[in-house]
Parts: sequence; structure tokens; C-alpha cells
Amino acid sequence: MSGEPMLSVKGLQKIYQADSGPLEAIRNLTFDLPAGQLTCLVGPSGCGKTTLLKMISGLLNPTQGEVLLAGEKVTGPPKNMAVVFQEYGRSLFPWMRVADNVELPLKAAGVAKAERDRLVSEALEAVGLGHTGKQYPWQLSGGMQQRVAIARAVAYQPKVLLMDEPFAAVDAQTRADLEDLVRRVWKQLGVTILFVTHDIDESVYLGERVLIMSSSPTIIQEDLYIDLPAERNQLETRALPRFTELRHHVYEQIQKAKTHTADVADAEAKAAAN
Ligand SMILES: Nc1ncnc2c1ncn2[C@@H]1O[C@H](COP(=O)(O)OP(=O)(O)OP(=O)(O)O)[C@@H](O)[C@H]1O
Repeated sequence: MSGEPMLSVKGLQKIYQADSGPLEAIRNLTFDLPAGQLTCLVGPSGCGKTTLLKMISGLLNPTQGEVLLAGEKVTGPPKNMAVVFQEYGRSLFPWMRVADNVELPLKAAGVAKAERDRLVSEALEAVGLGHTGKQYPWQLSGGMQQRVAIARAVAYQPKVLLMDEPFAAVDAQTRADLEDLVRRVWKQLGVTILFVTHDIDESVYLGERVLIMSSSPTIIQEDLYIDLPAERNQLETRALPRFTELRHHVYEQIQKAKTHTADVADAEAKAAAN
């Protein structure tokens, strides 16, 4: 393996042309994700997390800068990337059985039938749903449906897996189980994951690294290494003094980012008034 990052975000800026005039959602983002790293991206509401993910996944053109996947510039949805969205209810086809939902992107990619069957059953096993292939999504609970969405992404064997607040719509207990599932699958498969959340505790519990975004116009407020043990456990890890320190730190940084933006806005308003 070369030292080249799996994903490289370079000088990314996005200015939307809104009805009220240009809106600079993202000012300047630069970061690299090494192969196999699990990174969480956390920031205040409206800071441009979705805008960034759309640019990384080739759905939206940046105003400036570029995204490289394994050294190649992203100009449209890349083959080697999969995305898990928040709204599992809308991401699975209700008229297709679970196994067929998981198989769909593999079919589209032209993978042979025997290989498809193997990948689908392995992925469903990996998320603990080996027995549900013949069921329909609507016969499963919300948490199980989100596991199907994760299985579909995993079966596709992406180099990079983007997760956009994937657990925001499930209950707290299910959420904890799904967090552990993500860490397990990540360790088993060695995939590079960028996990977006606005839950500070979740970012610290899951990540090997947390990127803290400022308020819009967005920059990286801090790039934080999470020095918690590799083996994590919902009860023990969250009870560690270091966990508490890290979550305090992330919280403070986000508060600071909000204040900083308010200061800049105040200064700009004063300058415009003079
Ligand atoms: N298509 C668009 N046209 C104009 N402005 C937009 C558009 N999409 C997003 N924005 C603005 O860009 C900024 C960032 O939005 P974005 O949805 O990326 O943030 P977010 O961090 O994902 O938000 P949340 O945490 O609420 O999900 C916001 O000010 C939003 O109003």
C-alpha cells in the first residue's frame, strides 16, 4: 500500500447562488483520509455537512477545489464509493425483498450471479440479518431496515463509505447497537469511513479521529485524534474519564465556532453600516 490517502479533499469551497444573492456555505476545506480510517465529521446544524458529502460523492460541483478518490479526481458519482443516508425508509425499495435490495447495486455494476449471491449473503450475515433475505423491508423494524441499508453498502465493497447521520431517526438503544455494528463491520472489512453526525458523543465513541467543522462559511475548526482504546464498549468506554474530556473538548470547540461566526457576522454588519 502506498502512502497515498484514500480520499483527499483539497481547498474545497461552495458558493450557492440563492435568491437573496451568493451564499458561501463552505469556505475552505482541506483534509485527507488514509485508507482504512474511521473518521467522524461533526459540526453545528447548517454548517454544510450535507453540502460537503454531496461534493465528495460527486453529486454537486465545488465552486473551488477538488476531491480525489485513490488519486483520481471525482467528477461524478464514483464507482468505489457508497453512501448510507439518514432516511432508511426512503432508501430501500419496499416492493423488493431484502436480498434483492442488497443485490441491486451489484447487478447494476454487472457482477456475475454467483458472486452477487455470495456478497449479499456475507453482507447480511455481517449485519446480523442472515435470516431476513426473503422478507420485505416493511416487515422489519426501523433499526433492521438501516442494517439492510448498511449491508447494501458493504456488499458493494466500496473503498470509501460515507454515512450521513445514518442513525438520527432510530431510538437510543438501537442507535447504540448500530454504532457497535459500524465499528465491527469497519474492523472486519477495513473500509475507509467518513461518518457525519451532529451528535458529539457519537463522534467521540465511533471515530479514530474527529473533524470539527465551524459554522457556515465552513472551515475545519479542529482535527482531533481520538486516543481511546481500539476495543470500545458502550458502557465502559463512555464511562472513561478520557471519553468525558474528549466530549467536553469537542463541545467547547463547537460552541467556539458558533461564537466566532457570530463575531464575524457582527463585524461585517458594522462595516456595511459605516
Ligand atoms: N441548494 C441550495 N441553495 C442555496 N443554499 C443552500 C442550498 N443547499 C444548502 N444551502 C445552504 O448552505 C448551508 C449549508 O447547508 P447544509 O444542508 O449543507 O448544512 P448541514 O450541515 O447538512 O445542515 P443540517 O445539520 O441542518 O443537516 C445552509 O446555510 C443552507 O441554507
